[in-house]
Amino acid sequence: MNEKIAVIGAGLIGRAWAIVFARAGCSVAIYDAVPEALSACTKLLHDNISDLARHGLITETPEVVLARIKPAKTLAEALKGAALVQENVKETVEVKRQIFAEMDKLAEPGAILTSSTSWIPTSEFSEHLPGRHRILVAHPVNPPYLVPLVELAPAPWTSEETVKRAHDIYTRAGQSPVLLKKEITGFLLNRIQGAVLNEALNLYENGYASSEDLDKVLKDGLGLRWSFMGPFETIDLNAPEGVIDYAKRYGHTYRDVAKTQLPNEWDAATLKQIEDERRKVLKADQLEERSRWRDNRLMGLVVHKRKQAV
Ligand SMILES: NC(=O)C1=CN([C@@H]2O[C@H](COP(=O)(O)OP(=O)(O)OC[C@H]3O[C@@H](n4cnc5c(N)ncnc54)[C@H](O)[C@@H]3O)[C@@H](O)[C@H]2O)C=CC1
Ligand SMILES: O=C(O)[C@@H](O)C(=O)[C@H](O)[C@@H](O)CO
Repeated sequence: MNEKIAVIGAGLIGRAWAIVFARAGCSVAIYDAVPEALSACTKLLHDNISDLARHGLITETPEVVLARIKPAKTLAEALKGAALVQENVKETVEVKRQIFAEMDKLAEPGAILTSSTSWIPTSEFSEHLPGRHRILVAHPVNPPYLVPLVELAPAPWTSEETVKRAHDIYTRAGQSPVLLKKEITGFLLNRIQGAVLNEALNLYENGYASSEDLDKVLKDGLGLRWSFMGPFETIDLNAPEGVIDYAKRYGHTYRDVAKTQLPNEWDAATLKQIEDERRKVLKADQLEERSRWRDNRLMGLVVHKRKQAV
């Protein structure tokens, strides 16, 4: 790839996006409103890129990939010449509206402007902008240089050409784009992730299992299958004659159980209990080290999946 990409916001996800695009050959300009965030970037980027190299997940040296990522002193400098702008700033609609208004004024006329937002529909921050046709959500999963899914969630006024070009750029950058056909808060992944979290909190709060065992249900159960199959392929293979057979056998039970699966309030006391249990197994100052452990485990999984795909 030879496009220039602008990454706005050099936090956890912005840095990860910079790796995705630099690894694909793009020149990347990264900007952050907080200079310290930008200066902290290089070391963090080098660590992540070196881990990828150690697992054979980049074909060039870390130095070559890192050299493509250049800090920008101003937003305008980052946006100059960029074909696509990936926004990764604070998750509030007010900040998204403000940054997209600024970027729409400063970005190249033909540039696509995308947001990494986890929940906020495009129409909530693009409606009144002159360039609203070129704006859409491109929601990643953390870390996008390992988990390739990116959810493209256009507003009704995002042009088809923008969506097509965005889909092409993310695909060529090694990502796996999915397209939302209409807007919904939280898109696909976080709504599904939320449903799982909601039920896990309910079961924990009502004393059915420990937080450790509920984690095991995913990591030693559903998560194993879901690492290479989605929910519909899973049920298609869980009954001798496929999906309809599965539905005949278990659909009525899922419907009855669903009536007992109530929204969880994310009660502070419950969350404090879970946090305390987590701190017993992982000290707060070990979160960053454990995140690198997670990424290294993910790298091993990605390498394995690539070998399986061959
Ligand atoms: N953390 C995660 O796992 C994921 C986060 N996201 C989304 O990505 C976005 C960023 O999240 P994180 O990277 O986790 O946050 P973060 O807090 O690590 O980074 C945000 C960065 O944006 C900078 N910033 C804030 N306002 C700015 C402005 N006006 N101009 C330039 N820089 C500005 C901050 O200084 C900070 O460095 C959010 O919308 C979040 O919902 C999406 C997927 C996963
Ligand atoms: O889980 C992820 O990586 C993404 O779905 C995210 O958007 C955030 O981490 C999300 O869970 C927080 O809302």
